[in-house]
This record gives sequence, C-alpha cells and structure tokens, in this order.
Amino acid sequence: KPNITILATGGTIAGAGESSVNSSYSAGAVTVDKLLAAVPDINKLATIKGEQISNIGSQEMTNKVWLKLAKRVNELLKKDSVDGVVITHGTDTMEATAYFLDLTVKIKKPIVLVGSMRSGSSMSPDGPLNLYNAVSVATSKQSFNKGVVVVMNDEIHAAREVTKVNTSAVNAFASVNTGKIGTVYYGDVHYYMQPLRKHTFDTEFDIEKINKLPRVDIIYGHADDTDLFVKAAVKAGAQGIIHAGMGNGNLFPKTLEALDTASKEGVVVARSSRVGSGRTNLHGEVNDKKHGFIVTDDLNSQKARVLLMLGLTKTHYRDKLQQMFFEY
Ligand SMILES: NC(=O)CC[C@H](N)C(=O)O
Repeated sequence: KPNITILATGGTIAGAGESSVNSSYSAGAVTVDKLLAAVPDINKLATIKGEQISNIGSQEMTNKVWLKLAKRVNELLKKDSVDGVVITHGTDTMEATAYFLDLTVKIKKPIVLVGSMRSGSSMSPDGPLNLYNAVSVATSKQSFNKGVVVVMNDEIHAAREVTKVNTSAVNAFASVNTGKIGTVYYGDVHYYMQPLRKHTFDTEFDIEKINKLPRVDIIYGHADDTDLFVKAAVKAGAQGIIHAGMGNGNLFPKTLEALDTASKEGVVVARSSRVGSGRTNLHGEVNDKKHGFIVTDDLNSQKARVLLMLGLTKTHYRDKLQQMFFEY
C-alpha cells in the first residue's frame, strides 16, 4: 500500500456546528485525528499518517503558513517512505495555497488539496467523500508530474487554473479558462489533460532559506475610483501592486496616474482583471510600455499576487517578471 501523509490546515472540512441544519459553524474546529477517523475507508487505500500544520479558517491564511507548509511538503516528499501528500484546507484561499505550492514544491510526486463546503456536523456533508477521493488521487500513478491538484466535488483541477466560483454550493470550484483536468468517482481516477505551464520541479523559485516574502498588495478597480489605496500601498512598503482592473485590466484615470507614479518609483505594477476569465493583454487600451506595467496573463489577482511575491524574490527586472507571467 502507498504511504500518504495528510497535512491538516483547517477549513470547513475540519468544521463543526451546533446542529445539522444550522448554517453557522466554526471552521478548523476538528483535529486531524478526528478528521481521519471519520473516513475509515481511506485506510484501505493507503497507509495514512496525519499531521496538523494549522487549524484555521483559510481566510486567516498567511505567507508564513504558506512557507511552513511548502517546506514541510518538500521535506516529506523527498523521503522514499512518503508517496504522496494530501492537504486538507479551507476553500476560501485554497486556490492561492495550491498555486503557491505548485510554484515552490520541487517534486513529481502527487500533491492534492482538498476541502469541503459543508462541515462534518451538517446534513449531507461533502468532506468525507472529497477526502476519500483526494487520497485516491494521491495514490494514483497518473497523478505524477501533474503539479499540485485540487480535488473537490468529484473533479480534479490544476492548481494554476482552479478558482472558487460559488460562495456556498458544493460545486464551488472550476477551472474557468481551461476546464478540469480529470475526474474522480468514488476513488476511480481519470485524467483528460496535462497542465502545460511550468510547475514544481521546473520552477526557479527556492523558498528553503526564505522566511519572509516581499509585500505585494491587491487593489480592486471600479468606476469613480480613487488614488488613495495606491498611495497607501506604496507608503506601506509594497514592492508590487496587482491591480484587479475593469475589463481587459483597465484603470480609472486617477488610479492610473497614481500607479504610473508608483511604477516610476520602483514598485512593480501588474495589471490583472476583476472579470474572472480571460487574459489581461499587453497592447490593449493601456500603454504598458510607457507606464512600465506588466500584465498577469489569465491569472486572477489572488494568484498573480502569489507569483509576483515569488518573482520578486528573484528579480525586480520587469521584463523578467513579465516572462514569468507567460511561463508559470
Ligand atoms: N468551505 C470552506 O472551507 C469555508 C470555510 C472557511 N471560510 C475557510 O475557507 O476555511
């Protein structure tokens, strides 16, 4: 039997509420041992070990926990005695954690993130089957060299592509631009696609000696916008700003002016879009060359922040950072 380590970080999958029909509950209330004991069938699939990394709602996620998690996953998967890792996680920031690991874990073995939309004490919880499916994906030979994947609601998604698309439904995840890469039905794993962007062992990022990431802020664009938040970000020491722009990454004139100034002062400004699908293109309505801006390709702003933080650990050259957004 394969050896799988389950790293628990919290979330609804480890949540508990007062009654089966009460929508209010606490995320990250159940420890890893209890979480695993609730799904005894996973022991038929693999020899399971559990470890608690954190026990939080993933809206409390920090760069510090990401670094700790990535280092632990690297450490575990380097061992011959570990064949794959499953990470239980809250769904709010799961996509960003998945992408962070996709860029920083240096191994071809399976790495699977899983969560749930209904807590263990609710009626028809989705966590147990999601966990069973996640362990199945982690033990599948087909999962090698796929980068980090997210398993939710019988679907397998690539870390770079997946995003949360619903606040409360069990089908809360989708890979909006590209589609899911596989399915898993009561443990029966099938892949249909292979992620092509560079990931895991193929990236240039090395977090082993890093304890702090450069500050990158996200600023959300809108009609009748302001320059206040750009100025505040610069004052707070942001090395990068992701602008979640209107449409194809467009900006309100006053915000554009403030970002132009920030860019000329050395802050790396990356244009993404608040639309939720499609690329933010160079040579659109914004003169990126003139302002020194870069674009985030089709990464949403929360994932673009992850890549820009890691990119800034390597270089401040905008051409190089732009290249990263086309490669990763
Ligand atoms: N469905 C969930 O996991 C949401 C619970 C919590 N907000 C979290 O992200 O951890």
